[in-house]
Formats: sequence, C-alpha cells, structure tokens
Amino acid sequence: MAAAGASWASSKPPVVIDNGTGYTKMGYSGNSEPSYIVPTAIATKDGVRAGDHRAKRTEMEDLDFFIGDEAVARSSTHAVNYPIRHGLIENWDSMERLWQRCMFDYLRCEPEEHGVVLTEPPLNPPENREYAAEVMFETFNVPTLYIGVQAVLALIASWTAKPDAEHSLTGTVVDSGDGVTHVIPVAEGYVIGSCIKHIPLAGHDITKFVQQQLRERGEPVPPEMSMDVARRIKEDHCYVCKDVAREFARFDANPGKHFSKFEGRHPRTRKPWTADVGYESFLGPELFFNPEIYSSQHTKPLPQVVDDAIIACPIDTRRALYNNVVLSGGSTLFSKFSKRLQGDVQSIVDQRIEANQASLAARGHAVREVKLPVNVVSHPFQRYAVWFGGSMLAAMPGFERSCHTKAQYEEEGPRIARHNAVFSATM
Ligand SMILES: Nc1ncnc2c1ncn2[C@@H]1O[C@H](COP(=O)(O)OP(=O)(O)OP(=O)(O)O)[C@@H](O)[C@H]1O
Repeated sequence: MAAAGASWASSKPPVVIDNGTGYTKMGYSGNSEPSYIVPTAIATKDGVRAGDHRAKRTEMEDLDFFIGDEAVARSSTHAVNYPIRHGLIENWDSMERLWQRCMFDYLRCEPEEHGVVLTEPPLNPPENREYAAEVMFETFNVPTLYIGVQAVLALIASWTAKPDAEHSLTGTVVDSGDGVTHVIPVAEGYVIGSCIKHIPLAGHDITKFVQQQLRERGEPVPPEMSMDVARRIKEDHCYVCKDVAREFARFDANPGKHFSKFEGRHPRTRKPWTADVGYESFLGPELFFNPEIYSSQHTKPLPQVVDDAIIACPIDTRRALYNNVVLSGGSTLFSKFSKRLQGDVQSIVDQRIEANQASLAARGHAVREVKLPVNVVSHPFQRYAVWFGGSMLAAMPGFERSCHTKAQYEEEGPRIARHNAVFSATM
C-alpha cells in the first residue's frame, strides 16, 4: 500500500528489527551488520511469568526484567520466556517488553524519531501484523512502520552475491535458523504460499544431537555447560561432508588426525577439562541430508523438500526457482552446505529428466537434450540475511512510500497493516 502524500517523517535512519525464534537481530538501516544479535529471550522475576494477557501489563510494568544474553544468564533466579515459537510471536506482552529494551537500551533511539522495519515469517496471520502495528504506533509512537516478508528480504540480501547481475525477486529461499527450516518459493516478490514446505529440523536440533553424541561417548563436559558447549562445537567444528560412509571410513582410518579437542573450565571449580570432537563434526549437519539418524517422524532429506517445493510451483516459474536457491539463517553456515545442497538437488532433477526422456524414447518419441541447472547462492550476509535485506531495502530511495504511517494508522486503525506494501513500489 503506498502512502499517498506521505513524507519521510524523519531524516533519521529507520530501525530494523528481525525477531527470530532463537535470536533477535537489530540495527539501523543502511548498515551491513546488525548492531546487536541477542537471544529472543526475556527473564522476569522468579514466580512471575511475563504476562500472557495484556490486562496484566500495568501491574507488571515496573518489575525488573532482562532480555537477550542477560535473560538467559538469569535462568536460575528468573523465569525465562521465549516469546517466539516456530517463527511466530506467541507472547505479545513479552514481545513488547523485548522491543522496548531493543529500542531504548540497545539501540538507544527515540522510536518516535525513526521509522521501524519489522520482519514476518511465512504465513504470518494478518492479526499478528495488526497487533504489531498497534504496539508500534500506540506504545512506541513510531512515525512509520514496514513489515517485510522474511523470504523476500533474504532474496534482496542475496543480491550481494552477484552485484553485477540483474536483481531478481524470483528464487527459492532455504531459511534455516534455530527452530525451523523453511523452503519458500518466491516469484517476482510474491511468496507462493501454497508451495512453502517446512521441516521440523534446524539449529537447535543439531545442537541437541551434538550434545547427545558427546554424552554417549562420556566426554567430561560439565552437565550445566553441555548445551552451550554443544552449540559452540557445532558452530566452530561442524561441516557438511560429501558422502557420510566415506567420511566415517576416513575418520576410522586415522582417528588421531581427524578428532580434535575442545577445552573448557568448570564454571564453579574452574577445573580445566578437555573433550574430543569426532564424528559429530560431520554427523550434526548430516541431519539435513539424512534426517532419519535423528528423527523417526521426519525422514525426508532437505534436497528432496527443496525439489518438492519447486515442483509444486507453476511450471513457468520452475526454471528460475531452481536457478536461484538462496540460503538464509545461521544453520546454513556449515562449510560445504551450499555445495552439497546444490549437488543433491541437481541429482534429483537430473534423474527425473532422465526418467522422463527414457519413457519418451520407449514410446518412440524424439528426445532432445534438456538441462535444468540448479544454482545455490551463498553470500557473506547469510547469518543475518533477513536483517540485512531489511537494512538494504529501507535504505533504497523511495522506500518510505511503502511504509504505513502514523497518520494512516490514526485514520484507519490497525487494519492498515493487514496488507503488505507491494514490494515493487519501492524499486
Ligand atoms: N557458524 C555457524 N555454523 C552453524 N550454525 C550456526 C553458526 N552460527 C550460528 N549458527 C546457528 O544458527 C542458529 C540461529 O540462526 P538464526 O539467527 O538464523 O535463527 P533464528 O532467526 O533465531 O531462528 P528461526 O529462523 O528458526 O526463527 C542457531 O542454532 C545457531 O547455533
């Protein structure tokens, strides 16, 4: 929706906040990195949970609370709450408090002087957008608000991978963060909602898997540190291998060469300990490609899910969707992730083409060579691609015309946020 006659209410750069299930990225538009990445967590005084009802808000207002790493660190004295589940805001009171700290304490901005860009997951209910608008315009008094679709922002961020190429808003976004992995086809800036696929495996599951492997091997990691150590091992040591059977054989042939060490200190006694890091370094990310090693419920490999999503899309979009598979989110950062994904999706596509051609030939039809290239795009901003896409978008000339304004909100109410601005209006 273009804001007719809207003027850019402030010359100050818009604030961009991408709230993920695990981590919130926040900063100012035009920057290449968020100013802060903190856990999307809030800690309130023990026994007093962050209210589930807005009615409770006033009596909670003065209570002390913490967000981010400070909240996580207070898990023994406070009730820690994660207001976003599977990408969707579930606890609006907590979310409002989290935004309050983001703006006033982290970004140190006066929200009434900055436009705000928020992001939304695929299939976000319109009521959630209305609610976000209500909080932003009424509680924070922001002059303008834009709610960007995460997959579209991830596509914009991927332009940095090919600065000279034509900027495309058609592609398949593979977004894997902490809580969920989505495969989202986007055609000319519009998410093809009916073709989105998701798998219930993401970074948190890989961390749990690594933790389980360390535990089963009896590594001397203090139990209270085990989740954090598993996460650090995952982030620093894990990689995607080409062939899991061959990788096992390589390790077994020379364990001394392939096992590495992780050293730490006991949090209370300060006694040093050392753990071996072994098979989990390639088995962790293997969950994406062979999920049955972790879950008996979800067994479809990610490359197959990507292919299923694209095949479900209109035929005239498929070539472009295969040609621009874009990665987004922390759990796509494993070394060689893009290469394996590209190779595996390409194999699925090639096998299907071959089978089709064999069947045509068997029926006496002429067969011509068909090529359908799969291209997986990775880039340096993948970790916070959605945030970065929001930052780029909000710095584009004319962006303000796509924002909802305070004046519109006052005239029409929260329903102005039901529909997102047509993205191309800003380009
Ligand atoms: N270098 C890395 N290698 C592998 N995983 C990483 C790396 N850096 C961060 N991660 C993982 O990425 C995940 C966080 O990613 P991200 O911030 O994209 O998720 P989110 O936006 O909070 O979650 P969601 O997308 O599910 O809402 C965590 O599980 C984290 O451990």
